Amino acid sequence: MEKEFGLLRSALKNAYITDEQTAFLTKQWYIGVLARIRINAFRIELAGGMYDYRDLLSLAAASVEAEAAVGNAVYMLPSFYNHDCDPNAHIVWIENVDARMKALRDIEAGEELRICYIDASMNHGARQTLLSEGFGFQCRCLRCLSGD
Ligand SMILES: C[S@@+](CC[C@H](N)C(=O)[O-])C[C@H]1O[C@@H](n2cnc3c(N)ncnc32)[C@H](O)[C@@H]1O
Repeated sequence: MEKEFGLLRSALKNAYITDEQTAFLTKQWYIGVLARIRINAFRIELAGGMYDYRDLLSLAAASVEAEAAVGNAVYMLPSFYNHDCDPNAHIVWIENVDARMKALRDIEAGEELRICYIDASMNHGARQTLLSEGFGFQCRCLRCLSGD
């Protein structure tokens, strides 16, 4: 983090950006930006074209088969999706970095679209720990409240 912060500062200095213009660039600001990226970013995994994505099993198989994440990205609208351990929607990337949202079941008009930030197959305790430590909240979705 220290190294990246130093690189950012010197890159701006080398671009002749004045100290006055970079007064915002404190370590605290940088840490805040990293935290917001961490919480809002999606890990992009390109799924091959050989599956049809109508069911969850096909999605999972495609995800496992995808060689590796091609990167991380923050998307404006998807940043607003809240988490649920039993989500009604899922985000996929078929060919490129254009994200697509897939419904995982019928969704009522007015129902909030919720995605799962983590591996939903983990048990209750492991999910709570990961969400608390990685995303800073205690999950109170219906599944967690039921103790599952
Ligand atoms: C990607 S943002 C989602 C949008 C955010 N709720 C907002 O209003 O901008 C992730 C943050 O939303 C909150 N959040 C998401 N799902 C939640 C849930 N099931 N229970 C409580 N807080 C949640 C947490 O603060 C989490 O760090």
